[in-house]
Amino acid sequence: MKLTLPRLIELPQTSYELAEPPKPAAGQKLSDRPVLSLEERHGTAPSDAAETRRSESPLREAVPAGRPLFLQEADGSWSWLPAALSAPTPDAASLSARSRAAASPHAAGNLDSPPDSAVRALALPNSLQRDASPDPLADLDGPPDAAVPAMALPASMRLDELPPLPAGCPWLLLLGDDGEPCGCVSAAAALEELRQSFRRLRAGFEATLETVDSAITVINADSEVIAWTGEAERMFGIRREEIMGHPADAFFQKERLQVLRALTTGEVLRAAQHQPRPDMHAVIHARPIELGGERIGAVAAEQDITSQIRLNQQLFRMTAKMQHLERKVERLDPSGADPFSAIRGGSPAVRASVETARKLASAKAPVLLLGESGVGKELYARAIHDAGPGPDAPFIAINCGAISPTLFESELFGYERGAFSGADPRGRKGKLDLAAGGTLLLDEVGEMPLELQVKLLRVLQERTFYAVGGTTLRRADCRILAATNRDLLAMIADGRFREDLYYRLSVVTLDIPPLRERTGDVYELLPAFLSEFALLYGRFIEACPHEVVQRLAAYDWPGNIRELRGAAERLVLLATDGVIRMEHLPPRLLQEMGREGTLVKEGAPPAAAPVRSWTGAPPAPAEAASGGPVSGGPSPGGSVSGGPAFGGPPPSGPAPGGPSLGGPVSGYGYGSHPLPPARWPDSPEDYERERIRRLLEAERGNKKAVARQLGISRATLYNRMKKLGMPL
Ligand SMILES: Nc1ncnc2c1ncn2[C@@H]1O[C@H](COP(=O)(O)OP(=O)(O)OP(=O)(O)O)[C@@H](O)[C@H]1O
Repeated sequence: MKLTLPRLIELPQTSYELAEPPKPAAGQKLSDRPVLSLEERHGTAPSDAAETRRSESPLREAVPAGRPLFLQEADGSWSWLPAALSAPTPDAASLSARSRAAASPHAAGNLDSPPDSAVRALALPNSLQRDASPDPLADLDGPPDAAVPAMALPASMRLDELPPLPAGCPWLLLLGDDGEPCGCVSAAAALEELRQSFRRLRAGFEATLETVDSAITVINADSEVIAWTGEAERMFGIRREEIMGHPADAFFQKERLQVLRALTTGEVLRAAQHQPRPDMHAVIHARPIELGGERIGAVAAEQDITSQIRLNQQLFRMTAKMQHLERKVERLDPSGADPFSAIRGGSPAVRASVETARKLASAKAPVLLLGESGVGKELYARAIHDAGPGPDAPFIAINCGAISPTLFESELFGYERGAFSGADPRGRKGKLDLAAGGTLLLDEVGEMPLELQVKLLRVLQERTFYAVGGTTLRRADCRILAATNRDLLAMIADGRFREDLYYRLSVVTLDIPPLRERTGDVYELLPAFLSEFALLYGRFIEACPHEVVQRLAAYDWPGNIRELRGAAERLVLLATDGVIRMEHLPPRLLQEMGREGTLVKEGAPPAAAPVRSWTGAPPAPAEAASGGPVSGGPSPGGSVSGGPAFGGPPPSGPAPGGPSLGGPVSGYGYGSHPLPPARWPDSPEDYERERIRRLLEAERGNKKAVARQLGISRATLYNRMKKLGMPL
């Protein structure tokens, strides 16, 4: 707010040019010096300049008593001659005595000898007396003895820019845009104006606080509450008169007071979610108040978002219901759904591979799916299967790398009763039998033992096989798809893979490109995965900042889409306040970023902002997720846990900036399975255990479905669960 200094008095009514004073002759006393020439510039001239020159006190006569008199030096500086005011009926003798006593040529009070160097004198009009300010000299301890440096300020100066006034100068000279004096104001009047401005400002401030629909708390440097709005009264049930002027921590738990944290650490918190009371959800912002580099207080603003959260919960339930129904409808009428819709990515490479896969769906020929780990080979295989045989046809996947060579044959071909010791006495069907009428996917086919490769070749050629220990020839009535991330031709050259099997399997090959060759797909895959996990964990993800998306798009993705999916899951789990932050990214991404700095890949949309380089260590999961919902209710000693920015997750880094990934990740309010941050694991094993546990819960114990979600085989899932000490 710009508050212009008031021009209480317009200048100049009378202005005088002071002639160069003649030097006193030798032996001449100061008081005997010839008087100065006074030349009128404005207003009425002294009646007779020559007479004035001869008069004993021309300046005093020319300048009516009681007016402030400003003198300007040759260097442009101003001083104020208080004696012009001080002695309406001056005692010439005493003035002279004082002036003689004063060493300065500016000896004040001596109107007989104005300063030698002054080039201009400005006298203020009598109307000055109407100024409500008191007599400017009244506050001085007796008449001053010297001209006082006067403050000359631009008339347009803001009141809050007012510099400290020189001691003993109760007047401020105001200068217009041209640098010429245009008025003056007494210090007392300026103070009054400041007081009024402050009152106006405070009225505006209080009205603003009440207009904003938030519970606002302001504390001073001593952590005393200096502002407490009506909404704060409503949210926390504490009346203004009870809390104002008291330390905030007398009412709330100190360690949960975000406003106090902002004061002590200078942290800025933006849009963090928390629960000030068990029945209430709020979004909180907090920041320190700084003045001249000093922290003088802090402010917190909280908004009650309980109704939005409730709506989100409803939306979440409806979405879950809708998805459930969609799946049911798809099962009843599979013709309606596109089996390839699960394969996301608009890059030409993905579109081309999907088109090829579509063409292959109707035939029964083997297909060899090639691509790095996690590119989606199994997803493609499933889509090819779904687009082929009927809805009830089985899809059986076997991970050739995860089964020990001794068990492999019985896994693939099954075994007859009593085939070997330790076997199920009733015998067991192999994967080829289980896949009858459907599809068998031989995942990681490059890992298949050589001796089994011969047997598989026979199956492919003759479509028949024997179960282990069996004598009856069985029909292999399934489509065989194979997938590998190995270079099979190199393996053939090394004698580790049979050439004849290779040519049998690769009647058609489908190359699936790695994610780093189609980074544009990250922009499509990421929101889809964030949505999926937000729904799974019942989290509301407000936004994914652009810099996070950019970092993800710039990463090399050795683990491809499986790794991206895992990163998205981590982001959802760590963004306890609904905001994804840079430090929520997996450490390897941050480390690589530290090494590489900014990196934007081909295929990524143009960046709105450069990726910030990161050198700090990422927080431990436990650290990043501490805080969270606040338990309400009074605490011992009458304080309440959960207050203005009271609690809520501590900010784990600077607020994200820049555009977000299309705003809220749709419809995932607090769902029925919120992950309490307190239970956030602090080791990778705990994390994996918790992840599997949650998926099992979501899939009602269906391990096949969980394995699919994790992108691993059921056998691998069992292995992992066993290693993690989980009940099987
Ligand atoms: N284009 C895609 N769109 C959506 N999800 C995908 C896509 N590609 C892969 N995924 C997901 O990534 C994960 C890994 O995919 P998948 O298991 O099919 O990869 P893979 O190539 O078979 O891996 P591996 O070689 O390790 O067996 C799965 O969760 C899968 O759903």
